[in-house]
Amino acid sequence: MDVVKVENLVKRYKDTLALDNLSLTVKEGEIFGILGPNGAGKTTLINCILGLLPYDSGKITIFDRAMDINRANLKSQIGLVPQDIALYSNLTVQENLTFFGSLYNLKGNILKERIDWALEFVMLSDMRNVRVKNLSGGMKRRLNIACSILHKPRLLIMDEPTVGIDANSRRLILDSVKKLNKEGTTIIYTSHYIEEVEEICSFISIINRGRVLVSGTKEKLQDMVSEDNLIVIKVEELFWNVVDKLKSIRGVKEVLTKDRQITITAGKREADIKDIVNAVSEGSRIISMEFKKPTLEMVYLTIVGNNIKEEGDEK
Ligand SMILES: Nc1ncnc2c1ncn2[C@@H]1O[C@H](COP(=O)(O)OP(=O)(O)OP(=O)(O)O)[C@@H](O)[C@H]1O
Repeated sequence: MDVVKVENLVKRYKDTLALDNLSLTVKEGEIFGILGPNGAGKTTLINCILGLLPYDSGKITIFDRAMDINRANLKSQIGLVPQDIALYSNLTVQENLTFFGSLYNLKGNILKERIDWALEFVMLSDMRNVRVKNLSGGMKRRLNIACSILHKPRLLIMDEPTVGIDANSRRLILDSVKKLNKEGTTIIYTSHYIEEVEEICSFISIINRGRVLVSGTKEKLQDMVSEDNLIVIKVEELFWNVVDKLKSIRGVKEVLTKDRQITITAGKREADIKDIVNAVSEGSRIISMEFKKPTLEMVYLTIVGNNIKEEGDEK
């Protein structure tokens, strides 16, 4: 099932074209990563999806139904973790949760249960009576998440939820996102931290200047930019002419050896892996063999590369 379908979305702010015919589809059960530099259009896209911002043209459907600003029944199935922390600093953790829970019409025992569950989820159970102003930045971000999941949304949209926090809170947030997804929530996760998207997202769209540059699983994106295979072979013992032997194979570009490990860079189209395996196994027993892929950061830089236009670049 398509949870969100965005078709040819166009959004202008006066002279700025923030979304330029943008299309994407989020399927049920995905952690859908939207990666892009500052000013790429991520927040604008999210606000349009949520029905918080009118757009110039295009179509948005959520759970197969057209989204518009008045669709309370659709909105009640969506949670938003906004980029800016939205909490009452003079109220305690528990009071904030009670307030946000009441906005979702949660009351009595159900509200109490959900608050306990959400606090446990973000590991803040022992902070419930602390005023928000006395929490660390990371704790505030975690409470922001707890407030957005009280109504157990089917779709959770997280807009850069880990900006400016410590490593411990970041880890807790990433783990809680994965856990929430395992329990059935579809998640849209925007970030410009590439390694976070790489770790948690099952599908990724890289956007810039209001357009989708590429979309796919991490593996698909890696394949798109990688012309070469990086093959790491561990052997029982290195034999004297292994480098020359491998280098004589068509398509092999580089061979490095260290201890009992051989790292081979070979053109995907030219080199035949069988020839490489044969050449190595003639001289020694192969203990293990592994194909390494480029990191998502390499993919991102290759695709967005010089194309990056961040806020203020043209000023
Ligand atoms: N209210 C607004 N009025 C005018 N221009 C805006 C407004 N909001 C965003 N923009 C512009 O639209 C473009 C997309 O901005 P948006 O905030 O959606 O990007 P983003 O990818 O979320 O960036 P960031 O990571 O910095 O939040 C930018 O050029 C931005 O300057």
